[in-house]
Amino acid sequence: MIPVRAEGLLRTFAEAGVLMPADVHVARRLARLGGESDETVLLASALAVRGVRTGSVCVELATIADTVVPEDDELAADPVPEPVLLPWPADWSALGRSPLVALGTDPGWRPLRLVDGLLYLDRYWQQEQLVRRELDSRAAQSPPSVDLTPLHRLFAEPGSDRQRLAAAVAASRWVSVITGGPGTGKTHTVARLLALLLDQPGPRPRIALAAPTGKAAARLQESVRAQADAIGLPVDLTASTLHRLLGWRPDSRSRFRHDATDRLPFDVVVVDESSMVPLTLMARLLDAVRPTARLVLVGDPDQLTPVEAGAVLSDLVHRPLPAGSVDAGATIDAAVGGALGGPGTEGLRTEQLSAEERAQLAIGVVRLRDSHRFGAGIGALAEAIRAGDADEAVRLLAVGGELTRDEDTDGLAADVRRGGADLLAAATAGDAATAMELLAGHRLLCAHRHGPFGVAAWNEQLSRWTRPAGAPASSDWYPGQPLLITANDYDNGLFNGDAGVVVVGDDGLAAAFTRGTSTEVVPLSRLSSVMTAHALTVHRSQGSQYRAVTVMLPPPSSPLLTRELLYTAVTRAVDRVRVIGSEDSVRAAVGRHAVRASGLRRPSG
Ligand SMILES: Nc1ncnc2c1ncn2[C@@H]1O[C@H](COP(=O)(O)OP(=O)(O)OP(=O)(O)O)[C@@H](O)[C@H]1O
Repeated sequence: MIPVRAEGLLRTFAEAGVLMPADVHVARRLARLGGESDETVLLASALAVRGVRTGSVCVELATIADTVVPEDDELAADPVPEPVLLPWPADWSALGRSPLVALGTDPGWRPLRLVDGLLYLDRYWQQEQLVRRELDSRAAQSPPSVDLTPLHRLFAEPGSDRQRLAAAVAASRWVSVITGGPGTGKTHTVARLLALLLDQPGPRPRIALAAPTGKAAARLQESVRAQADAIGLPVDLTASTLHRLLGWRPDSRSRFRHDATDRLPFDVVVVDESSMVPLTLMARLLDAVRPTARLVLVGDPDQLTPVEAGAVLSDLVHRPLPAGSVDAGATIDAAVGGALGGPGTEGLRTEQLSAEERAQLAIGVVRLRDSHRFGAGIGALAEAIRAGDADEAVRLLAVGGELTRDEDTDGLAADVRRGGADLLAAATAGDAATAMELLAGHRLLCAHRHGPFGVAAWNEQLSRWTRPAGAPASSDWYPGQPLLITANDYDNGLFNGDAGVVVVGDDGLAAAFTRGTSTEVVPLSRLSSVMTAHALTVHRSQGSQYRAVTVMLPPPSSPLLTRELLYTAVTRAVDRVRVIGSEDSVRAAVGRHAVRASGLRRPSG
């Protein structure tokens, strides 16, 4: 139990593992500054701080007693009371009288704000308002119309209807969202959208490609360039991180060079891996993109949400149609007609879109469905998890072959030993390219960092299974050891999240990495932020693909076990998925959504 310097409700909730010392500290500080002593207000303040810390933009007071889960990364042995049994206040009306709390859209500044039962730290409410305002105003107008005829040439392959539709929608709106699981052709579609826009008469649009991480930006650039020649795109398009695009200045008070007073000089801004963009960064982006630039958000909203507060992509996909939007029906018909109605086009018609798809189209969202990357089994499992169908997920995992579920780790051990021996052979021979290829063969993914189901323990176990007998115990390194870069390293051209492997180089042990399509070897002494990576957290694995994935599930009671976690883990695999855990754990994961409170899913007031 963590000792806290607090009394009353704050103490009770801290002892139950619901509040951390930092939440209590901030709440007490706010109360002191504002001259507030009401216990209910103090508890609500601490819960608002906790909300942001755990990824929510606000807390919904009416439901918080049922939705709060204690944070328990280590699955602590001490039993704590169920949060729902805690002495939750039945009446939060003291907030309405508190000097700490602004009410509704009241323009005065107070540290907290209560709007329709949602309690915010005011800063996050302001950011949410900015996002809402910018999205609504962009939905109220359309860009000048675009000739969509080239789409038939650009998306000629059978089965490209939804991709063609997504490109048509993105060309016809100031803001659009292209979603879909891994390998559904999101980047393929973006590249063709750019080709379409560049094909139009008039001045050439200025294009920016960006992503939240350096690794994702490098991947986007590489993928767009690989297709450039075939579809007539310039071959020198570059992608950057969102921070770099917005002109991040660590030394400046306003932090970003570009904002509403100095907008980005682009006509099209594409943001890949948008599911990883938190509210604060999305607000900065919308502030800086010109109102007459097309903003295309690309990502998979079913994946784990950002570590920071705000699952904006997921909120945008589930937003109601803003009042004052351009006529939705007409937009759909124009986009569908333009995308699909060309001569000789077969397949999709407006009426073949589901009600959900039509509702999403009205707000500029198109979801691509068919994966070009992984097998049908993994696709079906991902869809069952996404749809919350636990029976189907359990059934598919019992089929064997591409998908398996084990209760023990014997299969994992056998695979890891076999894969480790191959990797060791390639690494010892100094064959960096083969070692990198073998490295992508399998990865163990865990929900937890610590404890019996966590990355730390399993990294040690897998090291024991694979460390060569002759490797000196005094050295941390051995050939075939998988590595992960944990901070951007511009000197070596490596990004946080890049995977590598220890190989025998000309001057002793070195680390191999893939850069673009080639393999490079860097002396181990030149690497500063690096860790062993037999096992990764599912969070860390986002954006990566492996031929086979083993997912280590914790017991059903783990608060980290959610649908988003299992979906993200399963969709990292191309050929094979093994889940280690009980049927109950699978059911618990599929049945539990990661709750991220936000006001963006509510209609604009
Ligand atoms: N309509 C299509 N016809 C043929 N091949 C396609 C089509 N769409 C995509 N592909 C191919 O499928 C693979 C995956 O496409 P792409 O990389 O665009 O998917 P993605 O959704 O961006 O994936 P990720 O989420 O991993 O970034 C690529 O090799 C791409 O060339």
